[in-house]
Parts: sequence; C-alpha cells; structure tokens
Amino acid sequence: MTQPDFSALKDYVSLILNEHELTPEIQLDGLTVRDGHAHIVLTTTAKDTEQLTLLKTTLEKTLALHEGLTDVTVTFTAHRAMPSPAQQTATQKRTTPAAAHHRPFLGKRPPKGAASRPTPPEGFLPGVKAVLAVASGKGGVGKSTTAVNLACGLAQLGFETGLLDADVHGPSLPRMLGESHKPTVIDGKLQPLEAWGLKTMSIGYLVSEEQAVIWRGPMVMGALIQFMGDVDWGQLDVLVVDMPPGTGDAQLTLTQKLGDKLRHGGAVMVSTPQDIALLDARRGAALFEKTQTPILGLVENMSYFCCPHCHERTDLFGHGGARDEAHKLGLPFLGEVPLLREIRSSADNGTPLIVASPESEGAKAYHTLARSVATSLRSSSEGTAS
Ligand SMILES: Nc1ncnc2c1ncn2[C@@H]1O[C@H](COP(=O)(O)OP(=O)(O)OP(=O)(O)O)[C@@H](O)[C@H]1O
Repeated sequence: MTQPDFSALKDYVSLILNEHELTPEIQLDGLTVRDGHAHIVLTTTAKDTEQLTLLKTTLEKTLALHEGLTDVTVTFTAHRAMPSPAQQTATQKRTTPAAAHHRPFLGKRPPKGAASRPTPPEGFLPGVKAVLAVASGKGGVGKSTTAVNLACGLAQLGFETGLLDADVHGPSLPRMLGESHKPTVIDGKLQPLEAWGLKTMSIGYLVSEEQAVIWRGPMVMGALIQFMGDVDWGQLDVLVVDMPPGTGDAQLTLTQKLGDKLRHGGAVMVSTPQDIALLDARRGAALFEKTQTPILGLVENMSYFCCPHCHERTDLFGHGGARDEAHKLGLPFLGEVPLLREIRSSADNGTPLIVASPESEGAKAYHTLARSVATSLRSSSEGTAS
C-alpha cells in the first residue's frame, strides 16, 4: 500500500495563511504529522480572537480533507492573542500533552519574506484596467479553448492582454499555449510567460497537474490570490481569466475578489448546444448576477459540425440552443464556434487556431467574438472615462 504524501502540507498551510487577513501577524512555527493526526503550531501577535478562531477552523477543516489525515489541531503559541479560554480548552482536549510540547518540523521554518509572508489583499491587479471572466456552468464545453483564442483575438485587435488560468484543478494553458517554462521571480514578483502576444500565468507552470488536482477550497483560493497579487502583470487593458468550471464557492469568491475590475470587463459564458450544458450556463449566469458582474453574452461552442471534405454543415447537438437561451435570459448572443478538428489539434499542438490559421472558418468565429467583446470593453472604458 502506498503511504500518503504529506510533503505539500506545509505549502498548503502557507497558502491559507497568505490569504488570511491576519497574515502579517501570523507565522507557521511547526507542523507535525503522527498516526494521521496533524498538529500545526502558529505564532501570532494578533489580538482579534474572532479572526483567529476563523483561521483555526479553516485550517482544521481544510487540511482534514487531505488524504491520510484523520484530524488536525491548530495551536497558537503567543499568549498576547490567544483564542478565548473556552476555545483554548477545546484545543487542549484534542492535543496530547506530548504533542503540545514536542514540535519537530516537517520542513524548515519559512524564511522571512518567503511564501508564508503577507500578501496584502489590497492593490490586486493595480495596472489592469478590466477583467474578463470566461466561464461555463460545467467542464469540457470548450471554455479554455475559447478563452485562449479570445485573448489572442483581443491582442490582435491591439489590446494589451493577459491570460490567467484560474482552472487550478485542470490547468490547460501550458498545453494550449505550448509553454512549459518555470516563471522567474524578480523583486518578489512572478513574471508572467509571454506567449502569442499575451502575458500568461497558470498553476500548471509551477506545479504538476497531479499536485494541483488534490488542492481543495482555500488552497485553490490561496493560489489564485497569489496569482493576482504576486504576478507582475504590468499594465494591461484586459486580463482574460479562464475560470474554473462550475458555480461553487471558489467561483463566487473569485468573482467577489475581482470585484471592480470585473465590472469594467465582464463575463463571457460558454455553452454547447445540449440542454444540460445550457441549464448549467443558466446557473453560471446567476453567479455573475449575484456579484453585479456584467455578462457580455453567451457563446455557443461546438455549435455545428462542418465536414472538412464536402463542407456540409451538420447540427450534431441541436443547433441554436444557446442563441434561444441567451434571448430568454436577456443576454446578447456573442456567436457560434463550429466543432472543427483543427480547433482541437491546434489547442493540442500549443498554437491557438486564431494564430495558426487566421483565415480558417474557426478563426473567423473567434475574430467575430473578439470584436464583440472589444466593443463592450471600449464602451465600458469610455463610460469610466466620462
Ligand atoms: N469548437 C471546438 N471544436 C473542436 N474541438 C474543441 C472545440 N472546443 C473545444 N474543443 C476540444 O474539446 C476539449 C475540451 O475543451 P476545453 O479544455 O477548452 O474545455 P473546458 O470547458 O475548458 O474544459 P475543463 O473545464 O475540463 O477545463 C479539448 O480537447 C478541446 O481541444
């Protein structure tokens, strides 16, 4: 039987700490794992017991999901800001006396200024004028393919464009852009990788897919928040975000964190013509309404099949569902992208179709989409300027 791997636990704790409001006042002091029980020791000078309790609960609940762990205990070691006596007693009941005094480290204490140090939540994306979320209610509908080609289309129209892969569990940007370098760090900032006229960042540049797949809730959020705060995006007209599929807490938190920037950009919903995917797109649209994010419209992907030999068009999934759905939801219909072998093969080969074959039928569909989105971005920025 293979033993569970706990080597990434310390990084997860650091990610969660980075995301937390109390970050500057908290440091990871120790982390031990014994017989499925993890014990985390944090030193703190914070006085806000409510926040400390919240952090303790987040850490305990999140890390308990890690394979091989049965329970997790968090202890604060500085006496100036302990949780209330009742909370402290509860912690002590679950902590063996030996564990309370014995603090071997799984890893070295993080150096000052390293991953567990503060990332101020304010000042996200300071040079980015607008954020464009490319989203879908369910996976596999072609959201990433659309995001990549749309971003390249916007760059070709003269927009300074970035592309962030927020699909942490299934990062596809490295493959679709043909990029596999590790980003460098300059002055504490991750440098985005340049590809096809875009500044790009993906968790896939930093960790293996297997590592990212086991991340849960707050760890994912921690990584994304680092991507917003710790990446040197520079000056961008628009940052296209390939959102994780679905409409859960991660998506909601992300849209809330991107707040204002999204209101200057908006959301593009991607759907296939099948009813089930459309139902999910409806849920996705509701998510953006909750956060007052303008929905620029719906794109129908794999809309129809065009035979590469005779060019006959076949509506494999029942064509036009997304257009009808967009009308029902009162949203603009941004266009249809055919199901084409070269869209898939160019994505697999690392050159987006709009770059590899700009005159092709598929590229024309992406150009139409990019022009519609560009019009919305321009009118949004004129609205801001006036
Ligand atoms: N219009 C299209 N024609 C042909 N193949 C397509 C088209 N759109 C996407 N694909 C292919 O479908 C597969 C899924 O696409 P993609 O990864 O973009 O979906 P996704 O919605 O981002 O999925 P996930 O949510 O799982 O990341 C890929 O192999 C991609 O190349």
